[in-house]
Amino acid sequence: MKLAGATYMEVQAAGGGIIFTTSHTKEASEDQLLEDFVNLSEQMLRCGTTTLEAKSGYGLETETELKMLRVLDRASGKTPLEICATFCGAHAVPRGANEEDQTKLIVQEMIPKIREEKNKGKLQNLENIDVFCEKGVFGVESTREILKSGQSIGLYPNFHAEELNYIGGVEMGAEIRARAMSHLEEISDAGIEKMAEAGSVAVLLPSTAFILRLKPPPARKMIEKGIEQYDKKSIFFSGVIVALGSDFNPNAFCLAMPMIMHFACVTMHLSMPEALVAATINSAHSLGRGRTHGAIAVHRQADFVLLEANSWEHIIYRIAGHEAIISKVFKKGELVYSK
Ligand SMILES: N=CN[C@@H](CCC(=O)O)C(=O)O
Repeated sequence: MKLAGATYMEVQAAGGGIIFTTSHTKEASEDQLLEDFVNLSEQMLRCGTTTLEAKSGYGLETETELKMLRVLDRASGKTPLEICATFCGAHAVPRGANEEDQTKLIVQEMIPKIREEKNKGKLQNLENIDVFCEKGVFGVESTREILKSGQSIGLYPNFHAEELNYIGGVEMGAEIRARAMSHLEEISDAGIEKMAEAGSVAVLLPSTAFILRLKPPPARKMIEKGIEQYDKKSIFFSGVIVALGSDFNPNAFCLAMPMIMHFACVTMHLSMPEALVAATINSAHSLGRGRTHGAIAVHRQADFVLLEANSWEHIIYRIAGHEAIISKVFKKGELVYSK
């Protein structure tokens, strides 16, 4: 349907997309999901990823959402990758429910249950909360309510905003000091300003914009906001912190960050150094790890890749050719992959 021109929401309305994945996730056992997750994360590792953020969001009811979060928790230790989990019970409104009911279910049942589990010492890698803040899914006020409820139990907002339509999600996210917002294809100029002021990280997802044939988000405007302010001699001169994500999901099946950096350079006009910074230290910052991960320096984790190439730019330049040049991957100084 997508290739024939159907929009993301049309696919979902026809029973595909998140709704389809949710029904299969419900049927799958926890062990089966864990095995799949570990296999997929091994593939990411071979592409040079050492830390990943992964979401629930294909349960949409309490037990399956918790099952997904338990899978992510159990996966820590089963793979060398560091996993930072995100609760996304507000990924879609299931058939037969409405936005109001689903918001109530999340705030009154799912989040208290998560708090209970965390108090028992479980779900230790769960750090963030996400909402698909979008026209026809969760509006700005429901999103605010869900994110604030997550914040009240110590989760950091890191949510989908202005992907398909502008609805003012970014302005709200900046108000509640969201740690990160993703997608942002339809962000407004005012939203860019607010994100820069709030220090919220923009997580851009080039494979998703590509596969859905969306116009790319205004990455240059985000980055150059800081330069413009600096030139005006403004006291405050930060641009938006731009990070990159693979957004691996059934809609955009891409596990390779080198490919994502390539797309970001071509479709979003990032320079190669900007793409590298976005995929490493800025991505680390979007997960609260900006001081410990994402760069090679004293007092940081030694997470890095060794390349067999004439210059580092080849990791971006060679379209889908990264497997030939990533010769070793290290996590916390230990060799975790060798070609
Ligand atoms: N836009 C909503 N959520 C996901 C896609 C999930 C899916 O289609 O399975 C995203 O971040 O791209």
